[in-house]
Amino acid sequence: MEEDTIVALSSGALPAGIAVLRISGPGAAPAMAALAGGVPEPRRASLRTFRDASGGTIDCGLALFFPAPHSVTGEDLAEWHLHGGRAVVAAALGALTALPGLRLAEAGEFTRRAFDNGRIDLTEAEGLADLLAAETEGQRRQAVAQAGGALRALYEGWMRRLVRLRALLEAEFDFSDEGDVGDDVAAGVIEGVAALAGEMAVHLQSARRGEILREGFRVVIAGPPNAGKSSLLNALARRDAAIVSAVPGTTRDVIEVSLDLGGVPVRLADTAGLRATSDTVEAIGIERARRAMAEADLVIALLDGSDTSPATEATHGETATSPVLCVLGKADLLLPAAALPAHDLAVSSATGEGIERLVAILAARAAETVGDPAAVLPARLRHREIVADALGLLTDPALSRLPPELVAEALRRAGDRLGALTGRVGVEDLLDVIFSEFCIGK
Ligand SMILES: Nc1nc2c(ncn2[C@@H]2O[C@H](COP(=O)(O)OP(=O)(O)OP(=O)(O)O)[C@@H](O)[C@H]2O)c(=O)[nH]1
Ligand SMILES: [K+]
Ligand SMILES: [Mg+2]
Repeated sequence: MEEDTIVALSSGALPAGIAVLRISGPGAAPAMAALAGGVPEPRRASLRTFRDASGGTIDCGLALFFPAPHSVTGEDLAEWHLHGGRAVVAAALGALTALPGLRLAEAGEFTRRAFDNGRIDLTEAEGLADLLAAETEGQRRQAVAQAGGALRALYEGWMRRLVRLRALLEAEFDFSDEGDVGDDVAAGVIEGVAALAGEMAVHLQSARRGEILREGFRVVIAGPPNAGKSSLLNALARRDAAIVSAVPGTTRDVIEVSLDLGGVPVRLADTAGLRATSDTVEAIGIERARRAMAEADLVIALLDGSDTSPATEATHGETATSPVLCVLGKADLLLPAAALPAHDLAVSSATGEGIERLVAILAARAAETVGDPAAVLPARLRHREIVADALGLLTDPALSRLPPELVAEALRRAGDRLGALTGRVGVEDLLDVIFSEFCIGK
């Protein structure tokens, strides 16, 4: 346990109806005794007058006390619920930090202590950080599952299986005189390793879903100049995010807006019109457009419904790699049906026709790609890299030909690698990075 007792405002910006101060560490109970007239009964709210060292009243409010180890930090933890005025909070923090051993907390320090004291593991801490940052319903559901230990349970289950497989091997070579392990045991272990590796591979395959939930489903609007791409972005974003003009080649940079479509974050990008050009800057823009299209989860290939000449239609077939939705724009000026190329739907940014339908299609595609937001997905790059490392050790083709001692050693190394996921092994250098994601008071 830490020596210092930390203090912080854990609730939001002031002024507010109520401000919640938290005090964690060995000095929490003495601070209550000194400033709140005594330590309340554990886990019961108690109405108190909070006073400074000279006996002056700071405020009246509720006090709670959670004795170690059954608190969120694993230490003695006190909460003060005060009136949420700036001067009230400043006076309370001043009186608390004037006590010996008490100081203001750093960002994420309460959560760091919960981790240090074994109340949560690293994936749960990451889930908490995601929960605080969650902006869409899908993000919230993913984060609350992870904060509740969904990833921890999965990864710890894998580690237990590795330990069991190793124990099987080790028992064999400990008890056999000649040192040659029974073939049945070795085969059983290799089978067990293959089954585990299969599950890890499936988990990794779902990585893109977790990434989409965190970072957004990427939709790119592409098409010939003047098709109405920027107008469509503005219509979908319901604001003037991109410049619209009658001049072909207006958009150069990739312009991105964030949308929340049915709880899934969507990053919608407008790009430069695709055409052959001798303009250097426009050519750079077109290069960026092509890159954005290649990285997209979905490309909206937009054609001008009032002018679908073969020259413009040629750009329609450009997106070989990403899924494509073919959309005709300027539906208010639509050519006769006979002259129209194949398309999924027609929209008009000018009249709003078809826009709602397009939003519904985008939301459905995003939701379909993400699947169940509460599913156990590798949320971060860190998870994916570690699982991939461990998987590499377990799928080494040489494994089945190695002597059992070396197989056991490979299993041990894979288990150690997985230990970094929950924070058991070799993550010291990472902790500062992860806990600095939190705000002060969390
Ligand atoms: N009638 C009508 N005009 C539209 C519609 N959408 C765009 N326009 C017009 O078409 C012209 C080009 O629109 P933009 O949104 O700038 O087209 P763009 O595809 O972004 O063009 P570049 O960035 O130059 O490639 C502008 O004059 C718009 O006002 C629409 O739905 N109906
Ligand atoms: K334009
Ligand atoms: Mg544009």
